[in-house]
Amino acid sequence: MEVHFIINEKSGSGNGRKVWSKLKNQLNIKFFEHITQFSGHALQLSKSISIEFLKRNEKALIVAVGGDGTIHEVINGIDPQSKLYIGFVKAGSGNDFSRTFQSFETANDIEQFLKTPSGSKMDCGQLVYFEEARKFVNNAGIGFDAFVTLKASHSKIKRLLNKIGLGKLSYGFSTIIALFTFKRFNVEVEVDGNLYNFNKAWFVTVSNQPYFGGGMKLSPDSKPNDGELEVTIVNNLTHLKLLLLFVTVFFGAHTKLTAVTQFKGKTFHVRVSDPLYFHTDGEVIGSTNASLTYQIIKENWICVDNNRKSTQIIEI
Ligand SMILES: Nc1ncnc2c1ncn2[C@@H]1O[C@H](COP(=O)(O)OP(=O)(O)OP(=O)(O)O)[C@@H](O)[C@H]1O
Repeated sequence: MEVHFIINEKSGSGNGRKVWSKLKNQLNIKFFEHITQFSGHALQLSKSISIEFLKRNEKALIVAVGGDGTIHEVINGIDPQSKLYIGFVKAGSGNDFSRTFQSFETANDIEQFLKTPSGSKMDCGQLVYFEEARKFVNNAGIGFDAFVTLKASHSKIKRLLNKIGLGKLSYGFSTIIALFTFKRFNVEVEVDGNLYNFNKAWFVTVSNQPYFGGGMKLSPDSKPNDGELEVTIVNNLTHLKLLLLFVTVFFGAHTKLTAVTQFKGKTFHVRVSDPLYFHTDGEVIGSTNASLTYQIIKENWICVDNNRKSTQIIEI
């Protein structure tokens, strides 16, 4: 089986380059190396590789080396009919994908996998907005979290911190700044046909797996192969309490707060009146007040089993 690595050397403030160089030196297999040259390149690469193998009617292994943004692009590029195996080597700053989905840690893991390839089909979320659709593997949402991500990626502090390998701290700075500039909003959330209204929301996030924002256990009950998504609405909290929520959320303790509402479902419609930033897997798409639809889809790609690791994923 052919093995194609798609590498984002810029992930994790340059950690991608280090991780790849170490892995590459240890690999004793034939492989193809594709280094991303620009944002969006991983999507183009996985698209062309998956179409090629669909034509050939052959399986292949694509390994994304990077962070959540890289795996997000790879999944969005893959032809929905493609039966490729998808693996991941974490090299980003947050790496939420690898906290739940299986991933490779060493060259040996990949070599062992190739001897007896196995894996599972996973749930994937899909956001539909205007006439567009975007898939997500971790989560997607609207409001404060997208606003912070956008502020962090545009901040001069991030560029400075990136240079010294501390890019992740920029989210802390941006969160504090965003707390004083972000306006809470009215939102209607429709969960499989049932309507709920919130009038001082901070954010609405739809999750396919528990982790969010680099290790925060926002949606503890989410499982990426149970055929359902979970929506979390954080509403009616003071600024100070929102900061405290970001502490409790690392342990999943926030779910007991009355300000946190969660629902399970297959289709959610989220409607806001004023334009707000929205994201999929932490990649900010833009700002909108159009209705957003989040739904569960199942595709043909197969998430690798790393036989060395005990699985945290439930079998159905
Ligand atoms: N050659 C490149 N130059 C600039 N940006 C790139 C390049 N290749 C990929 N990117 C972009 O880098 C961004 C960050 O990648 P990624 O999310 O994988 O790393 P990260 O942000 O460090 O990790 P995490 O999302 O897990 O915190 C993505 O939006 C991707 O589109």
